[in-house]
Amino acid sequence: MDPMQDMRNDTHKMSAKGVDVWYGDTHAIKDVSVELEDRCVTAFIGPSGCGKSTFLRCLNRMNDTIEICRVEGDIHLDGQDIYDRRVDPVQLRARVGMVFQKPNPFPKSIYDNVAYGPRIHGMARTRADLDSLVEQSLRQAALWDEVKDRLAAPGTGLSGGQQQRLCIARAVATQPEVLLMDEPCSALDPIATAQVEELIANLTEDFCVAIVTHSMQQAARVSQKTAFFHLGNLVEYGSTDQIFTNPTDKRTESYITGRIG
Ligand SMILES: Nc1ncnc2c1ncn2[C@@H]1O[C@H](COP(=O)(O)OP(=O)(O)OP(=O)(O)O)[C@@H](O)[C@H]1O
Repeated sequence: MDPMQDMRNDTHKMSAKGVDVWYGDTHAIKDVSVELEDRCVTAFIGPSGCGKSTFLRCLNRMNDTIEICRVEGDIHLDGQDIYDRRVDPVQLRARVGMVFQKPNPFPKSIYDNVAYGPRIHGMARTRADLDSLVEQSLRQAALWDEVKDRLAAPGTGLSGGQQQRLCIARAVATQPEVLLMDEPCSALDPIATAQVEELIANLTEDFCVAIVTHSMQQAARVSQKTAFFHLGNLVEYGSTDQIFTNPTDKRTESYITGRIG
């Protein structure tokens, strides 16, 4: 049986329990437990080096690619242990997609960037199927109207903001359930940032989204839940409103009022 098919009716899309991460001797994540709700944006905030990106990368096993990195604890997707030996990380990453800080389209056409994942996962039986998946993904990424007449043009020829939306289209094309975003707007200008933020708000209709951001304003604008990390610890997790208006921990309060970070 494919272990990823072993679904259970969990109220949370993903859950982490007692997660520790080391890079060699550096203890980057310390006993972190958190649950990510479906159809919700969860923001990971905290000072530089607190482990936000490390923890995000645990959620689709991107840290597997870093030799000195060791992950312990349990991380479940729909009740299934994603670190189970039988789980293929490539299949997992089709279900838990990722968008990076810097837009990184492949040196291929706009169409082929989006079609890449569906092709390697055999998701479209006919060219018409693939065409409609590409269109749907570009629409979900709020890019279709801008590129529909030039799908054969190189993805690298788009503006930075369009490239990032193309990368989001590429990520959603495999029809993932979870989208991880690691500072997706940090390389974008304010207008492109606003477009991507609006897009993130719309993505919650279909996905569970986790976003690392340095911008507290962005976390407040796009997320419903916020997790505050400090020195590898998850200090506080709750509704974004509560974290920003009535934090329970002094460290969270210091961070959001600008005293640490
Ligand atoms: N590839 C790596 N090799 C060794 N140490 C690493 C690696 N990546 C991260 N670290 C260390 O792990 C800790 C957490 O880093 P991480 O990048 O997860 O933090 P962050 O909160 O995302 O930081 P930033 O906001 O600056 O991006 C830091 O001490 C960092 O130096």
